[in-house]
Amino acid sequence: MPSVCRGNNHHRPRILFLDAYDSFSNNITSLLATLLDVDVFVLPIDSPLLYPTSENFARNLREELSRYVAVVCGPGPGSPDNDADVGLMKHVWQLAEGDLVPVLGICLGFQSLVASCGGTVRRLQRGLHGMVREIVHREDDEIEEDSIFRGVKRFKATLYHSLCGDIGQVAVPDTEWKVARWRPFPTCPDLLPLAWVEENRDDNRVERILMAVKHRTQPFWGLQYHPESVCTQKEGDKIIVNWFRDSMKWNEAHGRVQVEDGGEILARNAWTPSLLSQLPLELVPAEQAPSSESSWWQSLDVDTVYRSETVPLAHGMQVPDVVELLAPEEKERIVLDSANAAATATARADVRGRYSIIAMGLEEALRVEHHTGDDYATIKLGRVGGLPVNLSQQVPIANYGGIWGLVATFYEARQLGPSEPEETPFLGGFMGYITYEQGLADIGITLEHRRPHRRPDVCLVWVTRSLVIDHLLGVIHIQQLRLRGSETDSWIESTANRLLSSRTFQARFNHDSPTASPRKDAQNIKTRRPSRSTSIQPPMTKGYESKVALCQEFIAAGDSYELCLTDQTTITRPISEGPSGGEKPLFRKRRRSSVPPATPPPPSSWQLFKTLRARQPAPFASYLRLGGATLVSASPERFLQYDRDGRCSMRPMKGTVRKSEAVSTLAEAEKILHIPKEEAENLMIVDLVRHDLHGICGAGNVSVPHLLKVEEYQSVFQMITVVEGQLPRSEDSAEEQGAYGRYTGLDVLAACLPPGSMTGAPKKRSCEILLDIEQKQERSLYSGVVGYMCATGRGDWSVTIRSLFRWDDEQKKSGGGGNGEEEDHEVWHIGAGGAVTILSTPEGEREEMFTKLAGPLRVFAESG
Ligand SMILES: C=C(O[C@@H]1C=C(C(=O)O)C=C[C@H]1O)C(=O)O
Ligand SMILES: NC(=O)CC[C@H](N)C(=O)O
Repeated sequence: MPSVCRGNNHHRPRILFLDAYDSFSNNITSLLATLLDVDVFVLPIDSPLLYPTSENFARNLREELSRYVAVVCGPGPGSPDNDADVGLMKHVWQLAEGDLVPVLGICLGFQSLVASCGGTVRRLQRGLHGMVREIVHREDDEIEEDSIFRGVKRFKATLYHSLCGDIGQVAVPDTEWKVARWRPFPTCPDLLPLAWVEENRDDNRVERILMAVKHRTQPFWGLQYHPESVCTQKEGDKIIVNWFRDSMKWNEAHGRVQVEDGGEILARNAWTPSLLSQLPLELVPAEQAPSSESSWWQSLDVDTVYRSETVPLAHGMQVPDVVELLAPEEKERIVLDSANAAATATARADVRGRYSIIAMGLEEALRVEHHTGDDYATIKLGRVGGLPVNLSQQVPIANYGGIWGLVATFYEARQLGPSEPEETPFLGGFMGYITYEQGLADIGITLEHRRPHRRPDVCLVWVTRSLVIDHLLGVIHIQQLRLRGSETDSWIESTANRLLSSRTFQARFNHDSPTASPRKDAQNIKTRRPSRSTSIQPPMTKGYESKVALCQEFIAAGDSYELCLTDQTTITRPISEGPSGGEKPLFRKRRRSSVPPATPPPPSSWQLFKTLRARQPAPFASYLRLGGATLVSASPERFLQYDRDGRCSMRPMKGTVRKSEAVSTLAEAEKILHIPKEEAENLMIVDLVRHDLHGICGAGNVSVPHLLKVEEYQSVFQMITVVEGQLPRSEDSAEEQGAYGRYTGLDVLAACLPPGSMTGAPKKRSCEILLDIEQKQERSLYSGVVGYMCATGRGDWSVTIRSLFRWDDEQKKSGGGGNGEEEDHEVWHIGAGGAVTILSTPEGEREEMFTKLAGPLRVFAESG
């Protein structure tokens, strides 16, 4: 291990990381912290605390830098030719002789160094993103003793770049290349080249790509490849260790010490503090809040106990049967459905859902809603004891550090102790949805346009009555969180009785009737033509292809490495159910009206759901009617799962192939998906997800147990990777964070939205680009997440894809059912898309988008 900073034994060495808003930054800070045993601090390249045009900038920069042993300039979108893309980095290379500090530039940081030393930065013949290449460095006896590549064997590393450093390498004739490549080039005499990748191009020529340099007189080094990628071989770690040793030697030789005068450090700690630690202390927990702070909701559902009864699940009884039996006319519903749990569903899908969760009594449940852009959230309660109360309170979120601080506080006051049973993943707690637009706000993108609606972007209900179906054991847990010491009611018993005495149950439990399975249901689906007044507007083929090409231009310019482009199909059809649900009463009312409708109402959303789950049984299917939204989802993708001990697991999916005669087996799909283009697409998101997790879990606490695995689903094969992280335990964080520094799954949820598999990398710049290319159309529920967080700390969230949704407040007038009158129509949306990389073809992407669209779209024709 390198020695600690000279001159002061009390403090560990600090490294300053200049962050250019990359989606891999936290992987680098983790690598530095674990390899070098240093503390890493992060300053954004455009930090308002250190702004180049501000007074005393030079002095402030000098002072800030004096507090570190070294600086790392990170990767990022854009180009060093654009000052805004590199911000502070540029000033580090220009420091006066006496102020110099050792610096390592990585990717964009490396390119910035090359540009500052007389080299140019230009486009590669074709960008290399998520491509793993052998890094060729000097291995002969001539290697300088102080080269950071000393003692390093050949290794492979991941590349993420569209641009490259040009120091004049193109002009060197092939005959001289072998020797010339290790010497400074006349056009850029200050830089010593240390490593190269020679890339074979389509024209049979080799492109010489500069991979590492050292400044000949100043303590500056640079790497073009990504040392932190999960696919960069460990051998490469030696380079980072060598760099740090050389930096410390340089500091020593130049009498440079890390200043420890107690002055303020402008950069922040590399790891995000917990949501709870950022709250004013009087806000947590509820019972300690001064009475002036408390309002009606703060004491509700606090201090509850868990009660449950378990009954057998009738043979062949499906999730929709249970809902129809127990909650036939509820206005709102939340059903998280492991639709592929049946053994007859896709046999080899690795994520075979085990549990389905149904929220009960939503009308009486407390909820938190937030419309992105508002400075408050609304806490609501509709009914108590069967009577309407319609309580609603706007709570300013600034007091809580934002919406997630409020949600975390709400949660903290209602969590259940560790002694509660573990046999179900959910005893009660939050269930609901979060939109893509909330995710954008979470990464600092504010929607500039005025939003034409007031819909909730965060809609979380505190569910105290629920059913959990365990498909493996064939049982239903009927569960309730009750106030401690309150009189018991008979809800559990009456629910159990209704289940046990239902005719379906009696028949099916005795095996009298044939068993139903999603496959069988699927065979029974009748196709009927959607009514004439249903109109479908899919994306324009050519328009989509040109958007793919536009994405590729941004990628070629270095602004993104991968963009998950999407588009929406709208389906307008006569209203199928009332604004607050309840299709049956609506149907009756219509029949009684004086003008009989020419056609019966189209299939209800519930019917659409039943058709979709039968057609496409997915591990994360869901049906929600909540907060004015109706969502019907057949999502195969887990976003984030966490357990009570803070173990988090994410499952980014990238790489999709449609099942067909030509590709019907896993082996055939593997052949198609294990190619550089598809693997790179997945790898980029894997490194992004590692970054998101590292930000909360901290250095060294993220791993990748399964990389690039192909899985089979009903109509597609998907490539997935599993990324795991461990939240800091309370004991570890208590010292720094104070008594309420507890991390929960909410910390990870808030830090990882929107799902990286739906954005591309780097996340922030990619989302900004996509907002423009998708013409500011809100993705809304699509690309958001749906799931739960149990009061014991467990949670599971899926990415909302392969789904359809509509909002009650969106209606269109349209030609009616034949009597010439205008009729109100409801508007459904289906989002679909895929990741665009430099290797995509517009036709291929268009086809992938239509493949993903086809499943959800078909239900409009098939729900009889
Ligand atoms: C964009 C969608 O899916 C996303 C994109 C995928 C891909 O590019 O292969 C795979 C799964 C999802 O993360 C969609 O279903 O609409
Ligand atoms: N990963 C990076 O830092 C990329 C740098 C630059 N934007 C490029 O694409 O070449």
